[in-house]
Amino acid sequence: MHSCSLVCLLTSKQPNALKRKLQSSPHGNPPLKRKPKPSVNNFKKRAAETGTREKGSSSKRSLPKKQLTANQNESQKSKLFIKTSSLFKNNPDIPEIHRKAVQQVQENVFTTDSFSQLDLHPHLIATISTVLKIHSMTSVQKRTIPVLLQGKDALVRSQTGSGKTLAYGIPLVQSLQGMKSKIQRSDGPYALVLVPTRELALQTFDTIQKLLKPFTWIVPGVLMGGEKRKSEKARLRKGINILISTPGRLVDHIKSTECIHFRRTQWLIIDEADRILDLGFEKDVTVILNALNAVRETRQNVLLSATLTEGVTRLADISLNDPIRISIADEVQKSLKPALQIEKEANGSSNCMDQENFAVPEKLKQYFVMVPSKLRLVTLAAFILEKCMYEKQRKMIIFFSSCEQVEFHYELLVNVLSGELSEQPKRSPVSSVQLQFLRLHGNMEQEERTEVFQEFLKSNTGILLCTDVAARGLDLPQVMWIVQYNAPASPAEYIHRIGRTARIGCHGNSLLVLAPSEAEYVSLLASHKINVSEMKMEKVLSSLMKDDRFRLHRPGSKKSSVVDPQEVRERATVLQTKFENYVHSSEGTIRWAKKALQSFLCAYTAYPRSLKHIFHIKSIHLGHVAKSFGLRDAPQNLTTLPTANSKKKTKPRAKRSDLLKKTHGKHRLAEILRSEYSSGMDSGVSKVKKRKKKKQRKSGNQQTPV
Ligand SMILES: Nc1ncnc2c1ncn2[C@@H]1O[C@H](COP(=O)(O)OP(=O)(O)OP(=O)(O)O)[C@@H](O)[C@H]1O
Repeated sequence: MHSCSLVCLLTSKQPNALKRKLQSSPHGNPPLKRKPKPSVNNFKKRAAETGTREKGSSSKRSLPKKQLTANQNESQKSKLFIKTSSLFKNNPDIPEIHRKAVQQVQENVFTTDSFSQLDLHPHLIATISTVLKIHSMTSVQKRTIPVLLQGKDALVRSQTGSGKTLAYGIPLVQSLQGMKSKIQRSDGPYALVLVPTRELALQTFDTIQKLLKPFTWIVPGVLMGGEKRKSEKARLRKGINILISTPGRLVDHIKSTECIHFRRTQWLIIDEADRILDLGFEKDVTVILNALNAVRETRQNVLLSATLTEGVTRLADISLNDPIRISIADEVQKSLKPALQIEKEANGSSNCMDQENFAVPEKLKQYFVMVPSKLRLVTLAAFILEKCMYEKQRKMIIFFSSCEQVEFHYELLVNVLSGELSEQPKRSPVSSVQLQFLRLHGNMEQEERTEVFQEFLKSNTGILLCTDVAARGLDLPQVMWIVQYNAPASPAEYIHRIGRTARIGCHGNSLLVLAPSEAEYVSLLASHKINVSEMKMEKVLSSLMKDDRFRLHRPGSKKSSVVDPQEVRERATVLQTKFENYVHSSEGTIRWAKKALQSFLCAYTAYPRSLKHIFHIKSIHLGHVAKSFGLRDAPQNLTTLPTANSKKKTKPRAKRSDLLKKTHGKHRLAEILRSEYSSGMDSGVSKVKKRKKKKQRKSGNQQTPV
């Protein structure tokens, strides 16, 4: 069957679609109305209102039978005029990838050595085993704890989920509890722990608090934004001995809270150090280091990450004093290839951390799927259904490149996958399994962010849609799948995202979604010794055969046990149509889809120059990508979206090249990242205020670099 007519038959909200055609401008745009700019919360409300309105207006039961038939005939006729492009036509070819598997860098996570062989306080050893339920050290703990107990600075690299938090947490608590003059709360911070995100700050606080159980006189505290500044000030005034903070929030307090001081700060720990010393945070770190150095000369410093490289450590060297470099992967390499190592040493290239080859957890299976742009959304939906509904591996994290995309896909998937589909007749064997979607990104209110984080942390099920705000450090048990719907901007970020699964020796899987034009990303990963195997898109889509809710009911169609590729395509089209119907159910939802699409394009232009040959905006087919946002046509006026009174101020339509110029540039990446990791001090403040504040901060930030 021709897919155009196939989709015509499927279109249930036909009158609306027809209206859309009749009302649209010559450019095919929706009519411009003076409407307030939609907010995230309004989106849900409006979608709900639209749903109610539609239900009410299409109440067929109240119409006389004759009129009903006439309406249906009318509706059938109008369906024939709807132009819907085919999902499976005019797609680019999917290139064959022939590539030798590379030898991945591996680390031994566990050792058989117990904590009791370290010179630790017996109460601390007891707490580790009874509260944390941990009995033997991991490799990174075995190597790091003695170094830190000797009072040395350290640079620590070990794979994601290998226990780095305790590697610094245990010696920190051991040293503070044993201080000659007992610590008083009012002494203020003895240790400062910097982490890039609020959720990681909370998680770290939780771990440190557990370690401190027997040492009640040492008070930990967290500053992370989102909370009222006043209450944080009050807690600082009372006294915090181990201060855990995001850099931005700490700088805000250094500048505005009189009682904050670092006179006794003897430890500086920077977790996810490559992220914190990376763009965006650099200035904040400078302010913090200046504040610390101004009052004390000596301090023990520790930098940790799964992706600490020589490039980053050069900057770190300024703040470290003759550090010990600990890299677990390098130790494994050394023991495996002594001859090679000797040769490297002879050539003077054996420095720890000189390679950008990062260790990958042993039990992590990594896949990629190559999907033409038009099919991205249905492929993602089919994958979610396959893993979380049919296979019941129900904890999954999906990464997107912008907050708007997270918000949009969340609403879309909630309404179409767990809303509409779960209301279908009971005949399906899987209809009783509910999909639970959650979302996490930097534009959410802190209260909701914390709630979502805690809910996902404790739950055995759930699909978390998020930005890179969840990529670093979070320890979320039982996550079976990591999906990267948009490829990350660097192999290091890839490592951190996939590192949310297969932690501490567990099994896990990851899937990277790539467009055919992005095929070279696979080689890029291979050049960093990262192995990904191909998962075929057709295989993912074939999971739709498991559920008859996607079956096209046409005369003569028979049930068959063999997977018929044509039927898979039909079912994918049924699902795509459900998405499109939802998106086109109101002007508000269309606007949101366009906004999400625009943010996708923005993020796409922000890939670093070194990756432009893989992710170039010119390789994107706007109409095809639009389909993956449930839009039936390519939007023409993305730059004017979604202003309330754009009709009045109508400008000549921006050309595609203009749009690209506007969104292009390195600073966009910094801006996007910045928004993900912001201090949160300014959450809820208008954009204008934010900009003013930024300017003020810039002009006030005159400290000389350390
Ligand atoms: N010695 C140990 N034995 C068993 N489990 C441990 C041990 N040490 C830590 N863990 C657990 O391992 C998990 C991962 O630890 P942690 O979050 O510190 O990893 P990480 O190396 O910092 O990861 P990332 O690089 O992603 O930040 C936590 O749940 C922690 O409780």
